[in-house]
Amino acid sequence: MTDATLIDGNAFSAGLRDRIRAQVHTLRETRRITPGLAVVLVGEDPASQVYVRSKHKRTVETGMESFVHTLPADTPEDELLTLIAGLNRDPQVHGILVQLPLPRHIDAQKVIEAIDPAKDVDGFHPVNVGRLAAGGEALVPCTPYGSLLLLKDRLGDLSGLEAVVIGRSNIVGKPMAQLLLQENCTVTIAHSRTRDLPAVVRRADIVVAAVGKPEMVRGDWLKPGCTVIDVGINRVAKPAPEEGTRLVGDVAFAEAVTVAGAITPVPGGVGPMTIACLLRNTLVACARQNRLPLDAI
Ligand SMILES: Nc1nc(=O)c2c([nH]1)NC[C@@H]1CN(c3ccc(C(=O)N[C@@H](CCC(=O)O)C(=O)O)cc3)C=[N+]21
Repeated sequence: MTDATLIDGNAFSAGLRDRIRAQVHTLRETRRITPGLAVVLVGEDPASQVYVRSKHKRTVETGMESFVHTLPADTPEDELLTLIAGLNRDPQVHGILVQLPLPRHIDAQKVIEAIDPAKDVDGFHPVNVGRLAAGGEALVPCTPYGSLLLLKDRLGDLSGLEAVVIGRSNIVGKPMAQLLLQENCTVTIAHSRTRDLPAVVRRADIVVAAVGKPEMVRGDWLKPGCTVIDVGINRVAKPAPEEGTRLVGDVAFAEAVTVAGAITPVPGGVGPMTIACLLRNTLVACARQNRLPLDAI
């Protein structure tokens, strides 16, 4: 059998960013409005710094305003809440993202709930979680939304397909399941207590792996021809005698590629889609805040 098709998240996200850039341009020319994204980073986690830099770069490239707030690791919670209150009021800021994880002395849920739901471009506020579940005008979490765009591009109509989401986080697993349900998939959410996970995964036409365990999903768990979305980004040591680290997903790629019909690589799969969808959410939030219609993007 031939190897799986690689789902190119770099290429797809570049196209999405082009469409967003064109709409940002139109907004500026016709309405004198520039969408603005505020990103708040607390502490010096090197991985978070890399993500925040690349979000800033992509935001500016798309013609939007980027406001990056870097706070020391020992910032008191109330100071962070005061900053968010200011961003909520700032008419130049249409989207607010507080980079997670936060230092332990800060209650992340309290911080998420302090963000104006209309500016919550991560889609983590309970109002947006509820609207997604009930089918309203939600801002949808970026990684699941980006994953869904890749699935629809590959498969078209998802109705009736068996989807297994591995992982039940608020950030990926739960919203991913909601989106697949909205697309009329038969959805199973599997997790650490699931009995006989390989047997559950073997039923799936669509497998979304979002557990954070390097190469956990093996090739022989997959139904031949299925579509695999690998959300994991795990930095692991290279095999000896090589030195340094490499990125691997939650799926054993070399095995899976011989069984699946299509699969996202890591890197170059879901990761770049996450950032493109963040820009999309910022544009959507800006349009809604200004009561402007938006072409489908
Ligand atoms: N409030 C909040 N919202 C987030 O969306 C959020 C967050 N906190 N905390 C951290 C995670 C992680 N995240 C990624 C975004 C892009 C890539 C990405 O573009 N990855 C590339 C490059 C990876 C690399 O080379 O390091 C790829 O997969 O090809 C990865 C990870 C967003 N996060």
